[in-house]
Amino acid sequence: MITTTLGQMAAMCGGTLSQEQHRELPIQGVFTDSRQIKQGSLFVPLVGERFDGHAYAESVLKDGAGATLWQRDRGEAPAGAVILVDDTLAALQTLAEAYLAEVGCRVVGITGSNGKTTTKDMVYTLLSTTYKVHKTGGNFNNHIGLPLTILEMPADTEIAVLEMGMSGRHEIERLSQIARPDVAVITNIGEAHLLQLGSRHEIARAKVEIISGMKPGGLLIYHGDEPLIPTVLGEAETVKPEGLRTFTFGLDQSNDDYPTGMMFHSKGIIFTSLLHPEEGLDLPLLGQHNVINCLAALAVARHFGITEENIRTGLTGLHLTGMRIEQIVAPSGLTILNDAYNASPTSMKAAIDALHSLKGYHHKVAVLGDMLELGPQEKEFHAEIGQYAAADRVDVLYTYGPLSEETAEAARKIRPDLSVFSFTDKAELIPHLIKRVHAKDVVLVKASRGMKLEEIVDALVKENLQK
Ligand SMILES: CC(=O)N[C@H]1[C@@H](OP(=O)(O)OP(=O)(O)OC[C@H]2O[C@@H](n3ccc(=O)[nH]c3=O)[C@H](O)[C@@H]2O)O[C@H](CO)[C@@H](O)[C@@H]1O[C@H](C)C(=O)N[C@@H](C)C(=O)N[C@H](CCC(=O)N[C@@H](CCC[C@@H](N)C(=O)O)C(=O)O)C(=O)O
Ligand SMILES: Nc1ncnc2c1ncn2[C@@H]1O[C@H](COP(=O)(O)OP(=O)(O)OP(=O)(O)O)[C@@H](O)[C@H]1O
Ligand SMILES: C[C@@H](N)C(=O)N[C@H](C)C(=O)O
Repeated sequence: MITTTLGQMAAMCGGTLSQEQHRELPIQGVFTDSRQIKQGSLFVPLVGERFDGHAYAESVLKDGAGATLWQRDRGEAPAGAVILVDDTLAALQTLAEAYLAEVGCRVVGITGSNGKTTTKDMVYTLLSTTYKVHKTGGNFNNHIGLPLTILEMPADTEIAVLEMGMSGRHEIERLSQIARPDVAVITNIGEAHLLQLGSRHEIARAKVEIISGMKPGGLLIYHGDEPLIPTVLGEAETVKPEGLRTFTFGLDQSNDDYPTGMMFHSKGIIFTSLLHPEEGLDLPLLGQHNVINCLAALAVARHFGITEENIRTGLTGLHLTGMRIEQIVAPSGLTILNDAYNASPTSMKAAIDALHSLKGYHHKVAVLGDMLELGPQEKEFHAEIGQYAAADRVDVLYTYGPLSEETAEAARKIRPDLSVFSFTDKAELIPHLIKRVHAKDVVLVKASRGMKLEEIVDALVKENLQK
């Protein structure tokens, strides 16, 4: 993590010391939450929706923080080690930019509607076989999370793998300018945050912003099955860095790399591809979508010269961030696919396909909750998922949430024989589900983050079921 003097930090973030006597004060690290004070670190008070961090600046100094930023329009700064700035968020981002330039590592930026975190974890695992790699923790992928990730980076980092998220235009543009990627990945264009962007074309424009800060001669690796990406790349307003190279991956054989064989097994998928035709690569993850994510990660790995042997070794040690089609076997023997982190139509269909690909279970049960932020077509999207699930892909369907009533209704319409149960109260859904499932069943649980379906996963794990 960043370790320097307060005077240096002031210069790096464009601020000025309130008192010269603190210039040589050693500072290690940065934090933004007084509820998680880091001793000897710089506190960055951010103005948020519920709180103004400036209210805590004086107390954190008393409680061991090394120093604090202070936004000039917030009244009189506290006494002590203070850097005065015009905008604390902008200063945080500028500080991160300066530290990244000082470390001088290479940067992989990853964006897309679905699969950023998954692909980031895959890229990290493969590159770590050979390099000292730093990656985004969890889902810290926005205008605050990305700078914090950079500032946490060890000074001897060789490659930084940074996830870039957005829910509006020009957010990824800013992140790309901070991170200056050498390599950028666009995993796919789905429907996430359609409410804010208005169309998939606008989502594609937002994702292609990742090239705006790329270094000259950089490599863009993108999902070639998605026509909107080359369309946006060809648009007049899309400014491309000098010497930009591109590489495509996907199912279609027009891509630079695509799967040439896939064998699904209970814990993952063994696959070959055009560029990896030797004996199959064993991906310890469920879902064809994860093979596609892996093709992107393999392209990054090859770019940095990771050997085939290290790729194989790396994949065996792959661990994903939780709640991404995470396979759990409960003490009762019940298998649960915990895909409860988030949901949009593309990822919902991918999860249903993953459930459908499994063999050897008594019943395939899907517990599907509302998909949020989809805009005016949200009901149609939920009905589409009901039709998709009911078309011979699941044996039992539970839905949770008001929008998911559309999912249930659409499923019943095309499959009157299918067992479909819809709820708007988890306290009613959970006992009904527990009574219904059998230890030899497999249950998929998926919805948007706001539905908190991990509560259903937790209940299923705890319960002793009928054998
Ligand atoms: C600003 C901030 O960091 N807020 C965090 C804070 O929220 P809280 O509601 O408590 O406070 P405020 O935001 O109002 O507070 C302002 C600051 O004051 C600090 N503070 C508050 C109280 C106190 O007693 N002492 C204090 O010092 C406070 O820390 C603030 O700095 O706490 C929450 C609980 O820990 C945090 O969740 C909240 O963090 C917000 C959500 C945040 O953005 N955190 C980033 C580090 C981050 O990357 N979080 C990711 C989620 C990113 C995400 O959603 N990405 C989207 C795409 C990007 C969308 C973009 N437009 C956006 O708006 O984010 C995606 O789809 O992936 C994560 O947590 O996973
Ligand atoms: N290529 C893909 N196509 C469709 N769905 C995918 C793909 N990759 C991952 N998913 C699914 O999307 C969901 C989110 O996965 P992940 O967290 O990796 O994506 P993300 O882009 O980081 O999400 P977020 O925008 O919240 O950061 C999970 O349900 C996962 O199974
Ligand atoms: C939580 C955020 N990363 C996200 O994915 N939001 C959408 C709406 C979801 O939770 O599905």
